[in-house]
Amino acid sequence: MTNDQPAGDLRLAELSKRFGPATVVDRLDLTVGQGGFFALLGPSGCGKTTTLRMIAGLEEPTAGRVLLGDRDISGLRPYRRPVNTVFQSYALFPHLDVFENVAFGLRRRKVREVAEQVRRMLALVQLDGYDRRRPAELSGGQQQRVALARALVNHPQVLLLDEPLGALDLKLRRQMQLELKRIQTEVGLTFVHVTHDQEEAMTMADTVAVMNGGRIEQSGTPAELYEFPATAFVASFLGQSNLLAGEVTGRHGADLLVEAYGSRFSVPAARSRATGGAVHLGVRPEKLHLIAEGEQSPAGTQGVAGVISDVSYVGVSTQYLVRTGWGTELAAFAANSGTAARLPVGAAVTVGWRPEHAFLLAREPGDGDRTGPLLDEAAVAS
Ligand SMILES: Nc1ncnc2c1ncn2[C@@H]1O[C@H](COP(=O)(O)OP(=O)(O)OP(=O)(O)O)[C@@H](O)[C@H]1O
Repeated sequence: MTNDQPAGDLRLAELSKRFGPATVVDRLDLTVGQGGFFALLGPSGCGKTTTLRMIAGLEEPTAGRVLLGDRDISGLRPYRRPVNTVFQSYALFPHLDVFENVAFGLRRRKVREVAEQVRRMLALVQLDGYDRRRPAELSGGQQQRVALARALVNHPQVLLLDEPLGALDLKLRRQMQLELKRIQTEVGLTFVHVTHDQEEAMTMADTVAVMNGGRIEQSGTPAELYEFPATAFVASFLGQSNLLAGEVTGRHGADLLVEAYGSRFSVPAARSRATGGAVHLGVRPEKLHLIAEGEQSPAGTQGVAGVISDVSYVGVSTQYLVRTGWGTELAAFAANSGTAARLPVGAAVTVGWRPEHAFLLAREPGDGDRTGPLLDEAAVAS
């Protein structure tokens, strides 16, 4: 449905969905700012698509509401909502050419100036000159653009994208990510993009919500989520983290003191999600410095001793695993600046970091270290 009045924010209020005994979306509260590019990120089966389908009206919520600005649209039929969806499968009509695929919704609504609007949309998605081709005569990326043009031509207030790039190969996917971002900026609509690919979410969206088991674990800008994750799940789903099991033992000025590995570390209280007790001390691999034996530790760093157990050269950086005396493996990434010599497997090192680069998360007692290259199981499953 076309709607020319200002959209306002999209709000999900206590939105829940149960299928039989299973609660797949659990009291979701979420606000998507008008004109924002919002990504719902999470592993397979966490409830992303079900959430999107409730926004579109394709699935009825068990409880809760969907609001657009001041309007409660929960009770509206899908075609009455100012919302359009782009699916991973594109869902193009195979017997219609590109022009007619894009024109379809306009013709149904008996809109005038169909040709002009379709051509404008095809120009926007950079498909001028393709109007008379059938979907089968297009590449996957081009089909995706047609699907996008077909959704945008209806002037929705919110565009929902359900893993729209999932069927494309990696290179094309990266290209389309930038393209989608450009288009979103140009049309200024609210985009809600569902993906299990953290890099995709971070590249494209200005706000990312990380979903796990039907609930939102954290939402914020990509940098907020990456720099200061709220939970161990977020820390390991967005990039890689070393999470050391420790206990808060006290406070010194603006720092919390944490005991882990038999040593005491400082972490600024402002970088803590926990007030005391059992914690995970987290540090991103690229924030760790390897200090070779005999080298002076940079001022202000703290660290643990270990031995390099693996070295991988990956172009932009070298990725090390360091086995500590406690049997834990820490991941440390060093940028390949061209001057730093690579350290060999077996070298004794100190793994050091600056206190302000660490963060603290509340930890269930009994939950141990989560370190090294292993992603969270849920992330692997996706
Ligand atoms: N119609 C249905 N009936 C019963 N269970 C369903 C139905 N639709 C989804 N589910 C279940 O709800 C859970 C969430 O599914 P959903 O498709 O929302 O997850 P998702 O995060 O989008 O996963 P993916 O990334 O694999 O698409 C899954 O366990 C799924 O099997």
